[in-house]
Amino acid sequence: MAAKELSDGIFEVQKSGKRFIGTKNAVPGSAVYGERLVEAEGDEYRIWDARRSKLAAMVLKKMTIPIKRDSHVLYLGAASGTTVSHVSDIVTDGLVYAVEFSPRTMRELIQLCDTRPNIIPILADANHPASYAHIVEQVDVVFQDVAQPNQAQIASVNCGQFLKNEGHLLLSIKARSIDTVANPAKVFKEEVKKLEKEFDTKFQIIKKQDLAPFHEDHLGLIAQMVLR
Ligand SMILES: C[S@@+](CC[C@H](N)C(=O)[O-])C[C@H]1O[C@@H](n2cnc3c(N)ncnc32)[C@H](O)[C@@H]1O
Repeated sequence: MAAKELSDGIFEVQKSGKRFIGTKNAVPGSAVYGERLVEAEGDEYRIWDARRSKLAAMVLKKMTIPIKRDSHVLYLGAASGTTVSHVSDIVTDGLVYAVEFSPRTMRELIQLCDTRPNIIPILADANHPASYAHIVEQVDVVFQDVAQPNQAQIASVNCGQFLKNEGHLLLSIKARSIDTVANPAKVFKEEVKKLEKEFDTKFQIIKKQDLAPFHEDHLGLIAQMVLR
């Protein structure tokens, strides 16, 4: 079995002639959400399911993920930590600030933090970044997966407050949360236009990719902050 590093901490693992993506398990022997653990060249990898993670879908859609080993990441819409746990594997010398507003899912996320000290759980509404400004420092990457009607605005205010100059935004845009009936392509175009022009925080779009078939009516977007 072989593992090839695609970008910092993200691996292509081959097993029984099949290829998977995965991250090196920071807590060997322990799965987080029932994912498969596989050994390759003396290390243990957690198989990363693109149907359960927009970030994994972005990797499989050949989007270059700008998260480095020492990145500080602000993750908005952490849920119980499925994807956060993989980001935690990647940022071995960094941190993940994981924001989630549902108390029920936050309880599961807090359990995950018992074994993964590089995750800082924050129970808060991502619409109000000032409410967690005393915890979060300037970050290299903002990742957002919140399924709200004002997704672009939430990304903009959080990047304006926490993202370093020239830092990266990784955004999953869910068309149906913005408009249930409009053509998703039209919704994506309008959201991207907002990010480029409408808010105080301005972005240069680096790559965008429809995340189907892993996630229908979702756009994955990578942008760099150029001005605030
Ligand atoms: C699609 S799920 C996220 C899945 C997660 N990113 C993963 O891959 O494991 C969206 C999450 O965002 C949370 N959420 C939605 N709006 C939010 C807000 N305004 N502030 C914080 N969390 C929010 C929801 O409670 C939900 O857990």
